[in-house]
Amino acid sequence: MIELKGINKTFFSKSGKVEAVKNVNLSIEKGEIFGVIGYSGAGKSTLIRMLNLLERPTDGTVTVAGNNLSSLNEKKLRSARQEIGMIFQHFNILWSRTVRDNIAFPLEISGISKEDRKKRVDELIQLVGLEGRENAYPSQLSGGQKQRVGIARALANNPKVLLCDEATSALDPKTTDSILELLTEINKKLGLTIVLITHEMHVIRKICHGVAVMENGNVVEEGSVLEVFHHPKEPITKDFVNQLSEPEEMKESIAHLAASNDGELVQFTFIKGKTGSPLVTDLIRRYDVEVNIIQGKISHTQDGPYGKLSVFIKGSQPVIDEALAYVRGQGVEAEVILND
Ligand SMILES: Nc1ncnc2c1ncn2[C@@H]1O[C@H](COP(=O)(O)OP(=O)(O)OP(=O)(O)O)[C@@H](O)[C@H]1O
Repeated sequence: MIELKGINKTFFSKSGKVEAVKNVNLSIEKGEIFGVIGYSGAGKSTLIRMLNLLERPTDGTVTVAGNNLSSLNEKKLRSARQEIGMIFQHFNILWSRTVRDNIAFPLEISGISKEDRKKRVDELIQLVGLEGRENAYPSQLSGGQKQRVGIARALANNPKVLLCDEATSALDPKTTDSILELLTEINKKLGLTIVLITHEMHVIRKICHGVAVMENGNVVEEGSVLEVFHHPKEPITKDFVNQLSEPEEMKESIAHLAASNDGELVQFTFIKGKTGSPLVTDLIRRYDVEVNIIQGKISHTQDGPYGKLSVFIKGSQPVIDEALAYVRGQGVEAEVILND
């Protein structure tokens, strides 16, 4: 659905030349929710803005729904852009118009008749869950409701692709989750391809199928969310993945417990279907070991569960080795982090 080939973007400003995006090649499938994650200044906004040519690449081609956008004249580009909706961190809605009139706005521009507009706006209001708020003004809406208006507007002309530029960054965690759930629902219901940029791994974990990690203008790592979570290669990716599984207080409590426990500290990593507790029960039953659970967290991704469990295992070394071989034989990774 989306193909980026050899994309570079260089800005020339008073303070000099900035290579914001460097030689990016990406392929995003139809119906996929694809996330781009990176810290501030990594080049994410510039990259997503090139997907609808709000920003023109210095080099390379952008193909969306079969259209090579970089080769189109302004008129053809305008019609190709109808296939691409976009939502923003600060909602981009019209403050002097009601919810209904905000959503109708892109339909007016496309020359849709009044009667058809009303029908379409009603459908969209229902789709994004804004029933009862049709006549409210943006200033009377919560942040989550404003973003729902943004989403309805972006979907008004039935695009094939929805671009989300930090769409949940201005929202509190609970509202963030409700907007992410709405995006997942829309993706499933409409088969819409969604590309989002974020600096929060939680967003990637919760709704994306695929992810690209950006650093200094480069895509440094890319793959399915489970694969990248399971085997992060680059230091920056490891940092992002650890944000989810190892909050600071957990690290401290492990250090504290390590000082007062003997045995081997082992981290089990579960992926796709396997979960922690049956395995621990199994270990205690089969082997003469003591297993002391330190911390565990199972997260759910779009493609299945992913989780880590840290345990102290006490016993004789040969039995521990045998027990760990058994764990690995169950398709669970077992990494010895510390032994006394
Ligand atoms: N119009 C512009 N002119 C000059 N430099 C720019 C312009 N737009 C972006 N840049 C620079 O390009 C680099 C990448 O910026 P970009 O906004 O794409 O990063 P980002 O990952 O989206 O970060 P943030 O989340 O802070 O927006 C930065 O160094 C930024 O200063």
